[in-house]
Amino acid sequence: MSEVFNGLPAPWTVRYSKSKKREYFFNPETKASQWEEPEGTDHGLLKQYLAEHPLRVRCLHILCKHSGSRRPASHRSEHITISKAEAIDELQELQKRLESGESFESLAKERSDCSSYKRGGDLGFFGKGEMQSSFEKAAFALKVGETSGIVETESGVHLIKRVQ
Ligand SMILES: O=C(N[C@H](Cc1nc2ccccc2[nH]1)C(=O)O)c1cc2ccccc2s1
Repeated sequence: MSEVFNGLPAPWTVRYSKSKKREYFFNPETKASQWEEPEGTDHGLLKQYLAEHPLRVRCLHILCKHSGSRRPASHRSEHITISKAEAIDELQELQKRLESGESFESLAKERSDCSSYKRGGDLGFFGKGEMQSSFEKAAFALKVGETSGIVETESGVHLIKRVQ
């Protein structure tokens, strides 16, 4: 993996504190953590790095659960029995409706099996390590405003739209 320079003196890294809702700096060798930029930080490069490598993203999503989902139940059905293939077909129909101009939020409210459906699929902000890895990988690869293809997790199959 080629090292991407973050403007910080090695081996310092930058992380996101969910409780304080701000970034902090961590030294994996000394295990030191601090709010201030470490001595020798190139502030301009750090800002550019953070613009290209967000520490957190905010996404909407539509989840179609199926018989193989970790918890095959939702506000829509106490016992979800459709197959994974059928769930994928349903998401493909929703992709067509998105392309024809329907809003992501309205389709999430109509169809998502996640309790976030009430908020138009809005999961709020999340950082690395908070969501299932395949979901996180897809979400952090999106640009703001972009919608993913079909993403599979233990919960089912998803469409993800990054909004921040
Ligand atoms: O895990 C949740 N809901 C599960 C379904 C689910 N599984 C997910 C996996 C990755 C991302 C979102 C996901 N939602 C459920 O309702 O069975 C969450 C609901 C909400 C609601 C608001 C904000 C965050 C979350 S995370």
